Amino acid sequence: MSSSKNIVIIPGDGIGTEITAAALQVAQAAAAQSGSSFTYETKQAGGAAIDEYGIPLPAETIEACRKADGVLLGAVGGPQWDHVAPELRAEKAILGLRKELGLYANLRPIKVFPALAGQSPLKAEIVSAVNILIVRELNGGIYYGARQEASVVNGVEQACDSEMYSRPEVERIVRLACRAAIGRKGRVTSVDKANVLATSRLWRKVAAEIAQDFSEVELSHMYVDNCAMQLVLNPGNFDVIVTSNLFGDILSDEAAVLSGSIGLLPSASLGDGTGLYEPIHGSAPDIAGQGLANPLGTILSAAMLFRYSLSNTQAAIMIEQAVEQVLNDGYRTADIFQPGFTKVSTEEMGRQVIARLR
Ligand SMILES: NC(=O)C1=CN([C@@H]2O[C@H](COP(=O)(O)OP(=O)(O)OC[C@H]3O[C@@H](n4cnc5c(N)ncnc54)[C@H](O)[C@@H]3O)[C@@H](O)[C@H]2O)C=CC1
Ligand SMILES: CC(C)CC(=O)C(=O)O
Ligand SMILES: [Mg+2]
Repeated sequence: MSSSKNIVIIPGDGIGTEITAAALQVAQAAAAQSGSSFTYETKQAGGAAIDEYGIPLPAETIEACRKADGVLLGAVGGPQWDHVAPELRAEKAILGLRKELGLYANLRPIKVFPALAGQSPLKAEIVSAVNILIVRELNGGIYYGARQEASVVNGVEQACDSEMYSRPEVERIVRLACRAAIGRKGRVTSVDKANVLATSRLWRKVAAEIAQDFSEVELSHMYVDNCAMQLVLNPGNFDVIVTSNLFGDILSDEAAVLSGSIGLLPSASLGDGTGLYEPIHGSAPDIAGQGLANPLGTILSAAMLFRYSLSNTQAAIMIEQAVEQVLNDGYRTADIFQPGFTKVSTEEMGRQVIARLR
């Protein structure tokens, strides 16, 4: 990474401030140790932006993200902003940024750290085989479809959300998933609900067509309800999962259980411009401000930022190895703590990772 790289940090709400602070320090240390540096600016989005600007996604945040080499985001949202109008909700910030930056692919790698395999609710031999990449479509589907807020029609209160997918949207995400499978096990599971949904039937047809361009990739199709079960029954059977915005959101939170905590999982959102990196979880208002949050998912998101947006694979590997070492050495935040291990705060976990960067 050259010294001219600039990133935007968006702490967001709840635990966002704590986890991005820890991840930023790790990123700065990893950059320095790999002989580089970066500049950064902090911008607001979500509830924090509602408080300061009256809107969840200020234009200056979007502009700064567009110009940056990468964005590291904590999480947005929380009960203190639940009273605002639906179009002003804090969550609109993340949906808006994904759209504004054209981030159509959300990569969510699910792995199990050897040090935590024994702690999983599933048998260690089952979770040890887990190495899944969830490729979630991020710019379409029901999160962006036409919406009718609740209103009374013919005396009955009703609301409506709609899902739409176009051929090009499915083509680009399936193509990306197939490319990602090359160099892995070469297997792509396309997850849909084609027995019911028209969008899924289009998805399945297009996925089958695109996969024909990839002779080294084996494509299979699975209904989302079965996938939810297979993820806990035979998670080692999956390699790459490609699916819609909604299904990918839900399945990745479920898959987080395999790794031991949702606080461990990173993500990269990629498109044609600036990449955005964030843990897969939300703002966890229930534990905010207490030093209880696990920062490792955000720290590993910073590793993905180095790899995909800052061309610094050395720093990425350094961070990933340090995280593994910290867990091997027995350090645990509250969410993954068990008797016999060393309990640490969010901040201390970050320091322990920095101490192992080499
Ligand atoms: N990308 C984003 O900005 C996202 C924002 N949200 C928003 O976050 C808020 C809270 O949503 P929830 O449904 O509670 O989901 P959540 O992911 O924030 O929390 C779910 C559970 O996981 C725990 N958890 C989450 N991250 C953790 C971490 N790093 N360390 C330890 N424990 C952790 C929480 O304490 C909670 O018990 C809502 O406003 C929601 O809309 C939710 C998901 C994504
Ligand atoms: C807050 C939502 C808009 C998104 C979400 O839950 C996610 O991206 O994981
Ligand atoms: Mg989610």
